[in-house]
Amino acid sequence: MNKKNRILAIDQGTTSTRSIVFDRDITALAVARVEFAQHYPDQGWVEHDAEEIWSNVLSTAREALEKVGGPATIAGIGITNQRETIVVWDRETGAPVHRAIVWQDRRTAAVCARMREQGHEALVRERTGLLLDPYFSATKIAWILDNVDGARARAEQGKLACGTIDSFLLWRLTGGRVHATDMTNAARTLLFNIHDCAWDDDMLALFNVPRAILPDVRTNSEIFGETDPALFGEALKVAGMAGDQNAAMVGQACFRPGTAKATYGTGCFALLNTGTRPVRSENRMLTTIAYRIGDETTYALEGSIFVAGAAIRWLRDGLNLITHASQTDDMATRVPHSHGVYMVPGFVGLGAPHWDPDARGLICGLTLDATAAHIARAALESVAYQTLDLMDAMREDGGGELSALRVDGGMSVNDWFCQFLADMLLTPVERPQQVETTALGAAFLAGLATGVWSSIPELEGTWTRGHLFRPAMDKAQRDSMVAGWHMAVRRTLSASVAA
Ligand SMILES: Nc1ncnc2c1ncn2[C@@H]1O[C@H](COP(=O)(O)OP(=O)(O)O)[C@@H](O)[C@H]1O
Ligand SMILES: O=P(O)(O)OC[C@H](O)CO
Repeated sequence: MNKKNRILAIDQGTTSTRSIVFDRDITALAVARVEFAQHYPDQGWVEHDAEEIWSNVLSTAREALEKVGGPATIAGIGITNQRETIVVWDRETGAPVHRAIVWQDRRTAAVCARMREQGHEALVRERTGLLLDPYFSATKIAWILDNVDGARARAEQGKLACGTIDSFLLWRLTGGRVHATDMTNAARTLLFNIHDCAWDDDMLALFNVPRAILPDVRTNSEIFGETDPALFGEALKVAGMAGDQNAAMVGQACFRPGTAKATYGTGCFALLNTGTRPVRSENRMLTTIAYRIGDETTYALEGSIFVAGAAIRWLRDGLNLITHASQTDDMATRVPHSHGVYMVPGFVGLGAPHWDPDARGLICGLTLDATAAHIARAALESVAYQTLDLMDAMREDGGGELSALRVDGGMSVNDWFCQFLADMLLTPVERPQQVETTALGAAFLAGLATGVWSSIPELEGTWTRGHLFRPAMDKAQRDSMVAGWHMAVRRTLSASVAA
């Protein structure tokens, strides 16, 4: 029997890094997790220290491997990561030239607005499936090249490398031998043509990004390279990589057209599988690559909400209203209704379907008898309402009626939230037994390339429902709550988007 039948999955998220060893039966045999620092150097700016991320990846991977008795049973490594966040580093020393600019960062909002005014959005949408928003990587890359002394010249001479977090980690894991990324991450940069599945020269010129700094682009499930043997005691194959939302799609076994999942971490990202055909949205959803396995590219419609769990984190760290995110479940249960209190968590602007980088957060409907519990409940509710807006947009785009929405991510353990979500969507919400779907998806991709699993139907067979939440709220009550939400959202939009 093959001894190497386990996968080490590295899940590098926005607020934490996890390393998990999965067995063939998808049991998580070992988990190591660490949170890391968020840097906010200016209003709307968000940065991460790529060295800290690297050191957390190493320490958690080593800890997880140690828990399973070392690397002897590991067939391969799967990497999954927060998408769009960009690192530029020196090819010679491997040192980042600037802190990573995180997907939530709004510093390039004015650049995007100018490009929109100049009429570039139509071509950008056609080639990349995305919109002109500071969320995506291209304007962040240009910002680093133009704001770090000498960076642009060094980039043009081929002395610098650039990539999303997957690419940076792969480079470090392989001892600087492999500079590559996968199609799902590439598809979030604004530089990648999602039809040809290649970097797009027109986009490179438009965003002023030299080709020399970009990684090679591979499929999601193949051997990317081998780790430096000094890191884990033996060379391990990196055999799968995907952006975290795309990995969650794989981990949730959303392989068939018409299946969808929503992942509730820092933000919430809902992806609907549209099969081998990219669907163009009329409602400002994104068209993106769900995953590419072998020769077949599967596409998705995506709705991106920038603040989901981050609103709960803000209740804890910004307002000191709670000491642990899980308290919100009890607090929301304690109050019979929201009391007309709404929170619109536009802390970093609003994503889909509004795409308003200048929108800001709001709590409204307060009266003297409103309590902390009402505010906590409004925060949870806001995430469900935002999901509803995405699902409505996708339905209008021809996504059809969902039979169920599969949920995962840190916030999905909150039962009150999942029930409220089902009530608002009027659609059953399914939470799988294995909720670490992001890491599991990365493991599946690496496991397919190394023979741990043999086929997509085999992976589909591993999905087991943990909990089903059925819509139960009175329809009239639900409709009036949704109407109140839409009124609150209108109050947060900036003049240009509201017009
Ligand atoms: N029981 C809970 N109820 C509501 N939110 C929660 C709960 N547990 C965790 N969260 C939120 O989930 C987020 C963490 O989820 P995670 O999937 O680890 O995020 P990420 O991958 O973005 O770092 C945090 O923002 C936290 O506030
Ligand atoms: O870290 P998460 O789970 O919030 O995911 C971040 C997304 O990939 C950003 O697009």
